[in-house]
Amino acid sequence: MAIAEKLASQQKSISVAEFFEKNKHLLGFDSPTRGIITTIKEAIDNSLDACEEAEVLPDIWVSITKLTKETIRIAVEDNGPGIVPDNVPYVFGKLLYGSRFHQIRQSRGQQGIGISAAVLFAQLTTGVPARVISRTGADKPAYLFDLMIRTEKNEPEIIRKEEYNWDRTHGTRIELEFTGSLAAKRRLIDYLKYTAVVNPHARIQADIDGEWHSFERVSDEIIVSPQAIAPHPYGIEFGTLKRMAAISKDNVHEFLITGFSRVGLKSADQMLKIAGIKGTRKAKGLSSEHLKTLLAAMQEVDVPPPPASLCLSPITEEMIVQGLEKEFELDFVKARTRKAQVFSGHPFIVEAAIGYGGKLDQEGQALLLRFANRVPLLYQQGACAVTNAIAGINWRSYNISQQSLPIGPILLLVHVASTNVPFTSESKDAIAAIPEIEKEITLALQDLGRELKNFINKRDRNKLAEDRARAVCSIIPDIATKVAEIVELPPPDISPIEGQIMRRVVAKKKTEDGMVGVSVTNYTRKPIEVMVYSLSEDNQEEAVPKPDFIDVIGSEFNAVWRITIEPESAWKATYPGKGRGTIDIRGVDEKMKVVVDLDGIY
Ligand SMILES: Nc1ncnc2c1ncn2[C@@H]1O[C@H](COP(=O)(O)OP(=O)(O)OP(=O)(O)O)[C@@H](O)[C@H]1O
Repeated sequence: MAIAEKLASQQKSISVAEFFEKNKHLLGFDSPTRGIITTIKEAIDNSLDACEEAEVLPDIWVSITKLTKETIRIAVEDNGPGIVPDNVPYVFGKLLYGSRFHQIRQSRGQQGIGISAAVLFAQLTTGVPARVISRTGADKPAYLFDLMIRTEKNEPEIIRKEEYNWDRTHGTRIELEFTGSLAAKRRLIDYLKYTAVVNPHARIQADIDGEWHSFERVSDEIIVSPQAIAPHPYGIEFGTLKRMAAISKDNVHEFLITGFSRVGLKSADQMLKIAGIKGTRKAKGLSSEHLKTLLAAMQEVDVPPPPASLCLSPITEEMIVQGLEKEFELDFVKARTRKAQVFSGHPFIVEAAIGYGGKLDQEGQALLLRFANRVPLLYQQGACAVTNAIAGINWRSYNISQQSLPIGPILLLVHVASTNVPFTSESKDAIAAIPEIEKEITLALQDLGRELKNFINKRDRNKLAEDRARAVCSIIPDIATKVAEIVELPPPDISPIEGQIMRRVVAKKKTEDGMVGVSVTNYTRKPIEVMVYSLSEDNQEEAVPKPDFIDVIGSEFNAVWRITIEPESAWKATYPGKGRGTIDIRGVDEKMKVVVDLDGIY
């Protein structure tokens, strides 16, 4: 047989499921350990996307159970809008099936592969079908499905479908069984923690083989899903233009205005004039030559950038700071949200934050948190535009040591939000080196680097002043005792003097004739807020009376008072010294030191 005929007998189409079964590393399922993280990531991404689309605050529950030495069951459940029963088999049992691929807007999922690839990976390792429970509303029944993928056809196979008595009124639950281990538990917990940082509106609770991890939401503000926009004339490619024109019913003038974002009457006129095409012609009838001329003309006319405020959803500076403060204890944290920019017609926004000090590792390399469309990127750090940009900054000019990446107790967060994040591969691990994106990352971090430098300088100056003050204070008691001896008087109370020198807050308690007096003096230069916690042991009203000039935050017996004390002045309260209890005084700002000259019991 001639070789061509022999080859012809072997040539046949390959289903996408077969392709990815063989090339699972392309989707982030290279090893069982990584496969488990990728599965959870895909399921949580979908849950967060779906909750945003339904405008509900996400409540996500993750469970990982070790069934045997080698098998693990993963379940992810959400309170999203649910999936209509007819579509459930396709969502989970067919690769390249999804709602986001054709939309130009920021979303975590893009390709319609993620969760079905996890189903494929599970059936490949254990052969156990995926179990899905979903419900779309209180007036609709929930359905339970057991599903597999017919790999050679890339079609779902329904093993079981039945109504299910579910206490949730809406939401989706997916359960998958894998062969694998929990070796990457630490990385998994990090993934959940980082997801919580950039999704401050989400509550994520996880039971990792009996170990409970809870990530509370810090914001009750529902994130509204960004809106889809039309393609921008600057990013469009010839094939797409041809496809759009072929299905258009409009004339070319209307086609340009309705089909593309930011093209108005005037810019459409200009484009047609440059291309030498009459606006009244039907777009559908344009030849390939005409379309090529039109495409070139579209690039020449000034068109404003795509409407980023509609299609992108940045986290915002305030929310990034809150998210970081909740999950990391830091001495300094600042965030920047840059203005929207465009690369190849796709709008994008870079957000960045720097955290410093606290419990961060003092010695090692900076902790790098990379995010794309609010999803943490955990792998391929070295191949990412974010890492490139960070390594390209001269951190020494901000008094930070550097060995390619900065060194020291420093955390760098970078979030790239775009309608089309340019990932280096389908596994969505790293952002490609797009110069426009790298430039924005650099500018955001340089700006924050300057703020960090100011903070470190100020902290060092304060430390020097405090060391000096402490040295002076250490000799004051001796001086006071000596002077008292000389003038033959009792040694004076030196705590106010100490307070003045140290520029601190001093709290004191004194007892006179059965009365208890508490005073807090602010020797700093700024107004300060302090919390006074008064705990009564026997719940007698007299034990903890409420001074009427301050607001009681807690109950009357176990009261918490929040008070503001102006600079160089004092807050005082006197109580009848009956009953037993404790008084504890702390600065509202946890870093503010309150010197408590108080034995605490009255
Ligand atoms: N928990 C869920 N609730 C509601 N809809 C869901 C849920 N999970 C998936 N879907 C729907 O199923 C589709 C396919 O999901 P899948 O994870 O395969 O792809 P994707 O998220 O669109 O893209 P990617 O491959 O980039 O993850 C989604 O586009 C969405 O419409």
